[in-house]
Amino acid sequence: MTILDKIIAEKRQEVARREAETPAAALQALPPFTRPVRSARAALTAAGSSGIIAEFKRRSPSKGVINGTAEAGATTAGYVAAGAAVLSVLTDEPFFGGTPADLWAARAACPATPILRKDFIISEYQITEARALGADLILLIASCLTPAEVQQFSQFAHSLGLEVLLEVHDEAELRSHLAEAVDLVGVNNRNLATFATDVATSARLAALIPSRFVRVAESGLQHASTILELRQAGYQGFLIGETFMKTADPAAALAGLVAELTTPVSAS
Ligand SMILES: O=P(O)(O)OC[C@@H](O)[C@@H](O)c1c[nH]c2ccccc12
Repeated sequence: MTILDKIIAEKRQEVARREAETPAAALQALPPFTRPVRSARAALTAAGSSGIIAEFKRRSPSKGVINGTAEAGATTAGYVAAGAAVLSVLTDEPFFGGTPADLWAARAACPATPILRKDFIISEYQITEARALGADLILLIASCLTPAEVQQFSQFAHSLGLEVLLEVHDEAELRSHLAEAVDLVGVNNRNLATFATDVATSARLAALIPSRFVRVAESGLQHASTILELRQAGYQGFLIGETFMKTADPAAALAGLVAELTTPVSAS
């Protein structure tokens, strides 16, 4: 059993529990359910966008505790002030230490910035929940879903006004799971079954993703030089968590990266 299998088994129980506690109809009655959605596609493709999708991530199965003290509202507000185009908030508790309250706090602190609900989505209920928590887009992970589920969940997300980021980590997943209904395609450099991270994965898959999808490189990104290379390869979004969260001041780490991205390389 891989860690991903464990996460999904646990997630099925969690979703059943949550749905019994708070039925979908109750979620639909919450005020954020009808708030206007902010488009991540628009934010990442706008002229001058940093393209950075800055993630709030306390811990992970591969790294253990990354940041045990940061608060979601203050951290995400700092990210926006430092130039993040989009935010990502982990809401998985058992493996990543996130909570739905973190997403709620980020939404309250950052009303104008698109927010990705980062979780392992296996049911429509979680998509309704994402909308009710104030998210603007959801993640669908190819290695957790059938192609038919990607199709179904994308259509459901769109019916609620949400955008969809489909995550793949190799050519086979791209071939089997890419659906017209998704808005953004993310290439995860981290293999969720083995945790091995290889930034070359994004570079390799870039040309296989049609340009009508916004391309997002995910995981293991640390240096401005890598981002500039991936931009050349056709990426418009860069999902970064640990590089920021492992520092005492995640927003300052992001500001430093943005400064490097915008400083012309001196001709020496
Ligand atoms: O912290 P990193 O290496 O910058 O990675 C961020 C993000 O890509 C990673 O958290 C992630 C990508 N896809 C996921 C799916 C589930 C949980 C986590 C993830």
